[in-house]
Amino acid sequence: MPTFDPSSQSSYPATAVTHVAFDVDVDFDEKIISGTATASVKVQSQSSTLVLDTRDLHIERVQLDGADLTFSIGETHPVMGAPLVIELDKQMEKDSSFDVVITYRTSPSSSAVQWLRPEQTAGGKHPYLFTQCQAIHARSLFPCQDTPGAKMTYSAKVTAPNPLTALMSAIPIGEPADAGDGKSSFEFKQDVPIPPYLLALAVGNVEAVEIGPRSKVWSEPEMVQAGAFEFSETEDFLKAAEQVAGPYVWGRYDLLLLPPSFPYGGMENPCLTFVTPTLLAGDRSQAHVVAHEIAHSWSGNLVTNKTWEHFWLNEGFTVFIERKIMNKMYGKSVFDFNAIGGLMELKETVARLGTNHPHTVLKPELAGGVDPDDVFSKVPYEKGFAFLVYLEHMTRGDGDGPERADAANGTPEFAEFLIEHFQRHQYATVESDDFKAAYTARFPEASAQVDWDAWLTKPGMPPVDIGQYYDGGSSEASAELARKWHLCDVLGMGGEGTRPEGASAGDIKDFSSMQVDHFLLSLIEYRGGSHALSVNVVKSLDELYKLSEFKNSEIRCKWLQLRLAAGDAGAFEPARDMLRSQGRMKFLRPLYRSLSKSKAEGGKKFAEETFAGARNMYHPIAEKMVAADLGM
Ligand SMILES: CC/C=C\C/C=C\C[C@@H](O)/C=C/C=C/C=C\[C@@H](O)CCCC(=O)O
Ligand SMILES: [Zn+2]
Repeated sequence: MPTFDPSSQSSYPATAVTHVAFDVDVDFDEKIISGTATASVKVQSQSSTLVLDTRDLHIERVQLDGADLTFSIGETHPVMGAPLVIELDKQMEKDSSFDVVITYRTSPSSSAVQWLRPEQTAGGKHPYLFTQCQAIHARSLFPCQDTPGAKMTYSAKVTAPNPLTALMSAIPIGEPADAGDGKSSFEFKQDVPIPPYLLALAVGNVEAVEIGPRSKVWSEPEMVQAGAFEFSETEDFLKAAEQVAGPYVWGRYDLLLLPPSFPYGGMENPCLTFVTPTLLAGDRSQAHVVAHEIAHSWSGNLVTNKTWEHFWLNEGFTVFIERKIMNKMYGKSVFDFNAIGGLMELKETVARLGTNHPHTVLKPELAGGVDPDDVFSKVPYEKGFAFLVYLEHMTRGDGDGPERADAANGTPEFAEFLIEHFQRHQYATVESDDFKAAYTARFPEASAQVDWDAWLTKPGMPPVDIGQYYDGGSSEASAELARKWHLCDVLGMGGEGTRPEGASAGDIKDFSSMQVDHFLLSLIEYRGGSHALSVNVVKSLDELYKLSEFKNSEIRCKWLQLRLAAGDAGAFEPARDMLRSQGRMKFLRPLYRSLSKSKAEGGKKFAEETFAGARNMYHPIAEKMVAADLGM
């Protein structure tokens, strides 16, 4: 049966779940979450069934007004899971509403939940759990209409073993209460309607430090002060974001600094952003990730992509707002530096996938049960960002000439249009045609010059050379140094100690960690042209710049990729160290790929052995994606 969303089998929008009240218990021994979810349903067209998405859930009973309802679990789809079909006891009329109480429990294999043993946490004494529901994993946490359009408010009572604390993507209500049997209960409410993928839960031995009038950092005691330092700019980011996008509607903006297995840099769970400890660079150089997650408070959380095919409206807008925040905080040079780096990452992604790969299309097709996790890449982020930069530039009214480009500060007209976009679609969803129609109505001359079809539906790099709109000044030093090393390498000035004329440790003495990162990204870009650095050049780079001593995760990952591509077998063990010490896919996947394809003998076997030993440390999503990359 055709559904509203190719990634959901639910009965939305005919019957729409508008609120869920949870009363659940967390059992670390059994690795299950069990209890009731009371779903308030609005009938939007006459119906006699309510269909919810599930995956690996055990449904015990479904009640309406205290009476049991008949229900069945449909055939399990390998990606979408199994539909829970609830037979309502009568034909429900349009505009009527009802509540159903669903008694259920999750499975230890729930793809949304990672259960951590004490040894996988910083403190090493208590278990920990956290959830990751984006894109379609909420259905393994609770029966739901797991599509971004099915926005719902929620309340929750969560019972967990002492001395652990439960946190959710919501506002905590009151203080923890004794629940007996060595457990406490925690209550929450989320009064802003959210898509199911933004429901989040974490339970662990955590404490909090205030970092602003509406923000605190939660973490295990061992990391909480480091988190407070690293994310101390949060309130400034929030204020800058409100200037760019409009009022912040969520009340709190707290951060939860998770154990290292968290599979992403950050996840924009409302009221409580989840972040990885790989952001703890000690110099706030990764704080743009927090700016990104804050930006999601508007793009993605207030206004949500209607289906995952329009994910660029979440992520492209979020990167755009993130970089506008950085411009307000640090100026045009930082905007342009980050934009240039993002364009290089897009080039690297397109080169890796292939310029005609369907996953390089900004608005890909997910029909037929394609798993959104399989389509995830930098494309919706950086091609989406580039598109918005271009669309803003075109509002200058002088065609697309770069001579008057100022992507960082843009135009007042587009800035106003951006705020209007969030007001127009707030608490609801948006799809690409909606956005195109609004832009065309507001900027008809500009829109007439935009090749919308090429941008939205064609694979490969953007149809416009967007790099010409950025000022490369701030990245010139690191780009020029990379060019020198690349030319030295490709011009065959090989032999022991290969290095450019006059190269010295002083070359990067004054570089920020972002510039060192950009230097390595530039060398990778050269490598992307099917040229790996020679192992002699790699050894010279390390001798002069001590690159293997950097602790910054972005630098470590890129430097290991370059060493592995050069066939430096000495990189195997450091790569294994990084693969065993964190579970962020941004680092796992390229490192496992680089190991597996290394010129050095035995890379594939080393990668497979490392993964075999580390896979149970990773979140289920990360484990699945790396296993697919390695063909295991
Ligand atoms: C065009 C792609 C269509 C659908 C993809 C939708 C969701 C993909 C799913 O895998 C969830 C992704 C969640 C990402 C969360 C945070 C990222 O912004 C982090 C980016 C990488 C990093 O910094 O670790
Ligand atoms: Zn994002």
